[in-house]
Amino acid sequence: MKSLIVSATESEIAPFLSHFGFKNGSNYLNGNQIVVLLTGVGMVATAFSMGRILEKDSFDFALNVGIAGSFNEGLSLGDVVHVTEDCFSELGAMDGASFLSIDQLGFGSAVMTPFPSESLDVLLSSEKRMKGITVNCVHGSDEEIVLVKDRFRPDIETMEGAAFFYACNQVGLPAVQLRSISNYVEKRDKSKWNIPLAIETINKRLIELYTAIR
Ligand SMILES: O=C(O)c1cccc(C(=O)CC[C@H]2O[C@@H](n3cnc4c(=O)[nH]cnc43)[C@H](O)[C@@H]2O)c1
Repeated sequence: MKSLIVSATESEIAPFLSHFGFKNGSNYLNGNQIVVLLTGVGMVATAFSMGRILEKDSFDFALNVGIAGSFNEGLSLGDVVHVTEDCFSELGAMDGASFLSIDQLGFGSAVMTPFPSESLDVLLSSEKRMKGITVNCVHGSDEEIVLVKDRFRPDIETMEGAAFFYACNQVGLPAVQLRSISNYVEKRDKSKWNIPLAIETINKRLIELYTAIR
């Protein structure tokens, strides 16, 4: 089995890397090859890094891990969620006060649904399945949050997820996105974020998954 683990920053997967003694790049565990790809934050960095690696290499599945903001008040900080659908929520045009999606403009689809991964999906039955949006600019004003919730009904928000799914879908690669909640999407107040807790829980789950994969 050969898998690709994609994270925006090293700090988001540092405990997983040190647990198995992995580094950025190619690693081995129980005869399986695990390639770690640190992309940098955001859709452009993710798309470029994914395009570059997928042009020369192939994998059984790809896994995008990291932290996320939650719109869903039923989620607690530190909860790990399985993002089964993501969306380029900013891609489109404003028509006065109305937003026209890329779909409505006739240029493709903003919604990204990954190809399922047979080996990983069976291990993820305990995770809540959630709908994500992917943004260039983290939401931090009440007015914008009301609009985006009404438009897309998202559970969570990241800066990479839809770009990751897009790249995987382009080459038919099964893909999974796992995120842990570091903050609620609300009027910006960084003192309420709990990044250390989110990093702890996502890494604990990642270590469990890679211990279970034989
Ligand atoms: O300090 C800041 O202003 C700040 C803004 C955005 C992200 C960060 C990070 O430290 C994490 C980078 C990483 O986290 C994801 N993330 C986490 N929370 C959110 C959110 O509410 N909305 C969108 N993305 C979020 C994101 O995928 C970044 O790659 C610090």
